[in-house]
Amino acid sequence: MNNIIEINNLTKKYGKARGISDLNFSVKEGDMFGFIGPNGAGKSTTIRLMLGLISPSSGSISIFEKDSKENKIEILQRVGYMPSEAMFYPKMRVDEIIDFSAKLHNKNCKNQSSELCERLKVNTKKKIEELSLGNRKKISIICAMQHEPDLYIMDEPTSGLDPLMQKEFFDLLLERNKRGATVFLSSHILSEIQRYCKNAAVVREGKLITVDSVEQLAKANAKRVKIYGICEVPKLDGIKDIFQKENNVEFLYHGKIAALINELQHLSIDDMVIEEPSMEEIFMHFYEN
Ligand SMILES: Nc1ncnc2c1ncn2[C@@H]1O[C@H](COP(=O)(O)OP(=O)(O)OP(=O)(O)O)[C@@H](O)[C@H]1O
Repeated sequence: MNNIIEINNLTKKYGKARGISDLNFSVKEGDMFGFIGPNGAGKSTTIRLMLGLISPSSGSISIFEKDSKENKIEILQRVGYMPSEAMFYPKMRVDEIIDFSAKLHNKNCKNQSSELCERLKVNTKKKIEELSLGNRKKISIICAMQHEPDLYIMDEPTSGLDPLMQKEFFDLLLERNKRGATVFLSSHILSEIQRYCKNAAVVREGKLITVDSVEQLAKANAKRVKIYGICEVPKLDGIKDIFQKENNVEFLYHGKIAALINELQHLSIDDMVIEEPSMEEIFMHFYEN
């Protein structure tokens, strides 16, 4: 598979302030790729650089195997971008915005836009200023999808959408991914990255922390352990996020299970459950430092 996105030694400084620093990663054709990081990590900066909205201080990006600076217009015709803020001209009607966006792609998108409006339950005759945040986000989705791009770049797409619409949004994205499109999804919501993405990169304070398959990232050798019959915590390294109750104790454990069992054999436990933690827990406790 070709690399649809390739980011090489990418650095962006805002004056003296840090944007991102020396990022390197790539996204393969047909991937659903998650881009994860806390506030201010550099996710939107990376996306704006990919789209040529801002210029890098150093480094390069290639999209569809073409330099993103030299082939910006050609690249943007094949990209569907959904920004994190759903901002439009407030006095325009929804159908006018959707037509305007289609014209920017020089494409007749009528069939696609009608289907999207129906599935996302959008009233096209309303003015933007009359819409809630969630309804404005739906317009962003339509503008990013109606021209059936080869690459979807979505920046915090589901914030503001209700659960039914989130599901509809991911159904749409998965359908297009199945037809061959590549998806780059920036999100704080780790459960949606875990559920829908194949691979992911983690950024923090402008730097790349790790890139791996979501399956591998979610493993991280950590387990959620619940022990019944005792309330003391085993004396072992790698134990975090402890909840103690009268007759049971629960924690995240990052280490060898044999070492845990060895430690527990001296205690009079009634029962024990060892399960996979959610990605949310792993990131909270193991990637934060
Ligand atoms: N226009 C700007 N001028 C100066 N600094 C900026 C500018 N835009 C972003 N930054 C800084 O660059 C860093 C990365 O910001 P960015 O918006 O890319 O993060 P993010 O991961 O998208 O965060 P969030 O999840 O909160 O949207 C932050 O330290 C931010 O303060």
